[in-house]
Amino acid sequence: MVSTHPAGVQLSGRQYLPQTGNNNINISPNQEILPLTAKVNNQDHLEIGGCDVTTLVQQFGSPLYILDEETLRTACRQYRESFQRYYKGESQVLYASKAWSCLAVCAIAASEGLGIDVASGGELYTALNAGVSPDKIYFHGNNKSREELRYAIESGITIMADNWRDLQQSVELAGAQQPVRIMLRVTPGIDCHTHEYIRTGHLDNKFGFDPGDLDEVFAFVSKQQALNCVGVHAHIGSQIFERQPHQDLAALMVQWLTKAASYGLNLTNLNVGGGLGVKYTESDDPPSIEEWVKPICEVIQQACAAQNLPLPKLLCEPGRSLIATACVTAYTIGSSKVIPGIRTYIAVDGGMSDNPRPITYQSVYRTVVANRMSASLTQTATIAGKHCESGDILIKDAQLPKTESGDILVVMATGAYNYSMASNYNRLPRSAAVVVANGEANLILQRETYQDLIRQDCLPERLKKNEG
Ligand SMILES: Cc1ncc(COP(=O)(O)O)c(C=O)c1O
Ligand SMILES: N[C@@H](CCCC[NH3+])C(=O)O
Repeated sequence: MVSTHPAGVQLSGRQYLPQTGNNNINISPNQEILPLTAKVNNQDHLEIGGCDVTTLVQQFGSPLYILDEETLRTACRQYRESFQRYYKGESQVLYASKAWSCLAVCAIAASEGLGIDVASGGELYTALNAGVSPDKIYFHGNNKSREELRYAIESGITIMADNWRDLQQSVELAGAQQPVRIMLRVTPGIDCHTHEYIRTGHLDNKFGFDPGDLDEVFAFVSKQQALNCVGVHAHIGSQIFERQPHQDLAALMVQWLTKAASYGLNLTNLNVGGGLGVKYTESDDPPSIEEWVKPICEVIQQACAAQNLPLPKLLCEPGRSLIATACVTAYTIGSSKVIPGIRTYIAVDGGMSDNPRPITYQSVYRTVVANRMSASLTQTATIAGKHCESGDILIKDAQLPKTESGDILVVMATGAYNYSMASNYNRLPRSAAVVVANGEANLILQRETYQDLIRQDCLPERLKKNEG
């Protein structure tokens, strides 16, 4: 049976069904819970990128992150093409690699023309090893170590100066020949509606310069031969559905360019950060990528015209909206526990170690049982992980068909801040990941082994005889 239901529809009493047959390319991937290539095949199994999810689990093990290349590439292209369509100046989209940093993901983003935003020496190392050109890498962080800064400067990437210490250390570490290319991160004092842990635009925040410091910062930077300050940056938070805060931000940032000019600084780059939200559940209604990009471009063009400024190179750095819905996590169902009149728990073979978002931000996810896609929903059950922690719950009160041990349960929209925030809690080996496209699946992250888990352990000689 092949499903013919339109995208995003969950018919009452049925599992969430992927769309088939539409022209997926026009759908903004952040507005779909499943990857764009998701289908139900003639075995009634979920298929992604032309690969049967249950077969992938047999082949690569469980739990398994399954990344759909076409969805990721489509999102990259929609960002890039929207800027080309609506912005008359130059533009550059950066992938915020904190969402999922690994060689394959950086390589895909780079092959679509994106640059990379890195937030640590480790993310920088990953981007460089993926072959990303240093002139397209931007280094963030509110507490960069001296070693990280030296590595970044020697690699020739752009430093996003977050504070005075970054500026001072960049001056100290600058080589004799070339000034360090920097941009200034400023906290704009713009609030938005999202979880308090992932808001960054309000003033009481650990990131960036206070706007009240700008005169002093511009005065300092304009006198430093060792620094080549090319622009300003701001990021107001993540998983944002409103468009107004980013438009307010864009207008405000143009004023910063005008202020910089009064210090003789010709800032030619303006980076509005990331933050566009994605659809995790049916009630989530984020704007499309194009709907997010267009008004930002318009506001900047109008503000620059009004202030008689040349158009800056416009940058943005989305993470979640590029990759969240391109990936699902497939788990295998194990035990279950029925507490009559209270709750049924169904346990899977992963949990808070591969997806810490529910326990950290109370994030809500949707699920399907991948090996019986057309079955009717007959039970409400809570999907628990396997960790020694009562809060290790992936989904509370999920609607499911009848399930049994061995069924493949897929949690959707797990591409952003899942693998990148994964841990080895309870010494669970980190899960494998595959990228799928046109019926082919390739490993992009190997499953960790028990040997990997003790690789960095040291057992001092005097502790080796541990009999009492
Ligand atoms: C500085 C910076 N840029 C970009 C991002 C990416 O944000 P998002 O994944 O919401 O697009 C983040 C994360 O919130 C960030 O802190
Ligand atoms: N880790 C957060 C997003 C943080 C964004 C980085 N500044 C999440 O999972 O939603």
